[in-house]
Amino acid sequence: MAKVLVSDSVDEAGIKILTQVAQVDIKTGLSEDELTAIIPEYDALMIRSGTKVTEKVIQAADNLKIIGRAGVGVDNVHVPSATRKGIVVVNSPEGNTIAAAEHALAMMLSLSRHIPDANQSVKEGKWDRKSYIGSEVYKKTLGVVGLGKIGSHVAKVGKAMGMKILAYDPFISQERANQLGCTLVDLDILFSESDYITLHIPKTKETANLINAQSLAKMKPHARIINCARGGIIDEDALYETLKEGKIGGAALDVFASEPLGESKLRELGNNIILTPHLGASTAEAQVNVAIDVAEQIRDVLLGLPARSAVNIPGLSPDVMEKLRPYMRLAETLGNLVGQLAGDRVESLNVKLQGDLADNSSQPLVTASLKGLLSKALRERVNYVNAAIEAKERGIHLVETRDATIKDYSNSIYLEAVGTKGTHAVTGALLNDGEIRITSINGFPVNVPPNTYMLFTLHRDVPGIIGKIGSLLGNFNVNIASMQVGRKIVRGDAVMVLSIDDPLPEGVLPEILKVGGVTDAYTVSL
Ligand SMILES: NC(=O)c1ccc[n+]([C@@H]2O[C@H](COP(=O)([O-])OP(=O)(O)OC[C@H]3O[C@@H](n4cnc5c(N)ncnc54)[C@H](O)[C@@H]3O)[C@@H](O)[C@H]2O)c1
Ligand SMILES: O=C(O)[C@H](O)COP(=O)(O)O
Repeated sequence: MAKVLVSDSVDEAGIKILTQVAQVDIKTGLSEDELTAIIPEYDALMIRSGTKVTEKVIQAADNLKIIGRAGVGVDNVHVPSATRKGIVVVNSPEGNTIAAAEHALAMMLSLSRHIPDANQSVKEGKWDRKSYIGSEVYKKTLGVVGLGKIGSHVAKVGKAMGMKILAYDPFISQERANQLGCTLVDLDILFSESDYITLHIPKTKETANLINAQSLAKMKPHARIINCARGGIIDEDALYETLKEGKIGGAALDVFASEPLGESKLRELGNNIILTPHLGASTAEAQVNVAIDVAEQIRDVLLGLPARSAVNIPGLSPDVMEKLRPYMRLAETLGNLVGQLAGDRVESLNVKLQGDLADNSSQPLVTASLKGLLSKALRERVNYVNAAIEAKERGIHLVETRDATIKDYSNSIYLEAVGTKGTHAVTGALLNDGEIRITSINGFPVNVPPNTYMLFTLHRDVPGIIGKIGSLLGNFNVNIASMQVGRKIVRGDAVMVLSIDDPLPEGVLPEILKVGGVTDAYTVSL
């Protein structure tokens, strides 16, 4: 039975799903060394933001197939190492959107009405109404940095509260901004015109320290900034100085450059800062959503099915996935076949997607072809996650072409590879019942199903050759399951495809090559 390690606290609803297919161990609070020591036992790892899945952990994760992040951000996972090792990384892109958006809005209202401090003062026995005069958000300007899932919800609610919404997001269309009732502006305008600024962007090279001494200096003296996105987007030292000197109105932070927040000058500040311990996703509803979403994906991957929200393989909608699944098998089989025909050190692969497959949603078929091509060398080490990287690292030049006009079969895949045995090309299609057919070899039309053991000969189409090869195989006790000849012109060049019941014994291929008229012969196993 597969083994899943759950190393952060996740909702029971997710654990229930995992236990249907795996033995589930829950071990939270592990150090990097402790996790590295036990990870080789596990097929899947389920985490939140607490577990740091470092390169070192991934190096040791020899059986790991999937890392499931019960939440959005995967910045605590070394995704390039996971990809390199063929480990799929999934998340729950939408499960905690509302929770995070509502936390940002709660922060905004808490800042404007001093709720945390007023609460504290009442609990201390005081009845101080003068110190906590607030301000309304109505008719104020809210600057939303990042108009993705969370930013959009914040913008909508802000709008409903009567706020004017400015937004900065270089990857969002004007049309989307219009739909949300936001005015797209550049960052400087957002900084200088907003009364509240809320961050909803990932932490990337571009966004690290986006809020720094210079940007803070551009803000209104009463402006308040909220970060419920990621630590490190705000320079905490610069924020501390700015707040200490009273140059902006306040800040509310849910996330920090280093978590858990250790010694920090931010803790020394007074009522102009609100700090929460990364609670954006911590609602009962969000935790059920993300746990179910990610546990289902772990279950599916352990059962050999694709994941719907993988961050390191292209995501596909369920209907596209349904259409492509049988063709993935076809592409892999053809990749495996052409790779064996082309020999070692394959230097290029041309993948041509034909007929109805010639649209962009068929991209995974290219990956499947590469996976098939590399499977001889890498066996189960190659998968849909790392096939493209492995091919690139081996210097395999990939050419992708599409031709919707080729309709010999309504959908077909053509692969051409160049290796130590020269240039070879195969085409394949699916029959109505989903059965795979190899429909051409090196340009010769055939119609054969793939078989575990196959023999291909290239020969002159002259009488007697087929008989001679048949008798030769008989002499070596090789049983032929099926045989087909493909040729373009009578008595020209031809290809013979034989399905045989067992691997071709040593020494048979050189004998076949000695038969007069045979120009080449190959044995493959699919
Ligand atoms: N505090 C929490 O507990 C919590 C919970 C959920 C999500 N988050 C974090 O919130 C952030 C937003 O999440 P989301 O689900 O809305 O993501 P999303 O991908 O839907 O939206 C992010 C938006 O940021 C934009 N963006 C990217 N780079 C940008 C840049 N340089 N400048 C401006 N905009 C840029 C993108 O175009 C996108 O629209 C993420 O960092 C996520 O990890 C935090
Ligand atoms: O990216 C996320 O989903 C949030 O930061 C939530 O993190 P958490 O699962 O550790 O609460």
